[in-house]
Amino acid sequence: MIEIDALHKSFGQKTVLDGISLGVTQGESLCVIGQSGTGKSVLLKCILGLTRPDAGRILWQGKALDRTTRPDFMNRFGMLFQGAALFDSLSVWQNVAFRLRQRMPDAKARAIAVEKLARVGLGAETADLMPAELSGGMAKRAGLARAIADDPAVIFFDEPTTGLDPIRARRINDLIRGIVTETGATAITITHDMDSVRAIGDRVALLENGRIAWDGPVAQMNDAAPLAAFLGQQNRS
Ligand SMILES: Nc1ncnc2c1ncn2[C@@H]1O[C@H](COP(=O)(O)OP(=O)(O)OP(=O)(O)O)[C@@H](O)[C@H]1O
Repeated sequence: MIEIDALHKSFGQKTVLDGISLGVTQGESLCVIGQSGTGKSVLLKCILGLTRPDAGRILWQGKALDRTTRPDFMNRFGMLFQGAALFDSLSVWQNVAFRLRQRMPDAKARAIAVEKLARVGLGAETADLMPAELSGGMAKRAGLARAIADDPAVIFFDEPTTGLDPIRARRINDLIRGIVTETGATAITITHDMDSVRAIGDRVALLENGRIAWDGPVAQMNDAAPLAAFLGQQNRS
């Protein structure tokens, strides 16, 4: 469904992505892990069209993303940003319904927003609150409701548990897994959190020195030597 083909990206003398090839099939949940500064965000930005790669292609349903094919892709993805990134000046429901309001009346968009808020465990009374009135966990849930508001085919999760305590992190991971399973959406998660990988992922890819050092099923990651080294470093840090 999404294929990353020989992606290269350098900033000046620094090579960040050095020939990344990676695919994710329809309905699959892929987690991309790696040390800080290994290029996970750069990879995500290349997929989203926010950073232009020096070489390589990204294919969506078999077609390379370019000026003609990208708009369709942009309408089909949802994203949970690190820190939720809600618009401060919009109410919770207006945040959730941000895209919907561009193509339907407010009453209908609000009804869908309230339904999505319920799916992430937030009651209708949260719809008219402002983001500043939400706790960190509630803001993350509202961000998740926004990510799924338009029934996306692909959902990106950027460090979904950052800033949450372990109990809230586990709840968000379980919620994400439930939503990904029930919607059949393809999921790409960027994370440091191995609990997220275990909860959310079907597959995991380790980014190291600009390349994919290991790519395989989550169920096999405990036996993978490159991952053992990464996990050892994580435990020491
Ligand atoms: N616009 C830019 N200009 C110059 N260097 C950049 C730019 N964007 C990213 N980099 C560099 O690319 C490297 C990878 O950055 P990136 O943010 O993708 O890392 P990351 O794996 O997402 O890290 P973290 O887990 O800490 O978020 C870093 O060395 C960073 O300084």
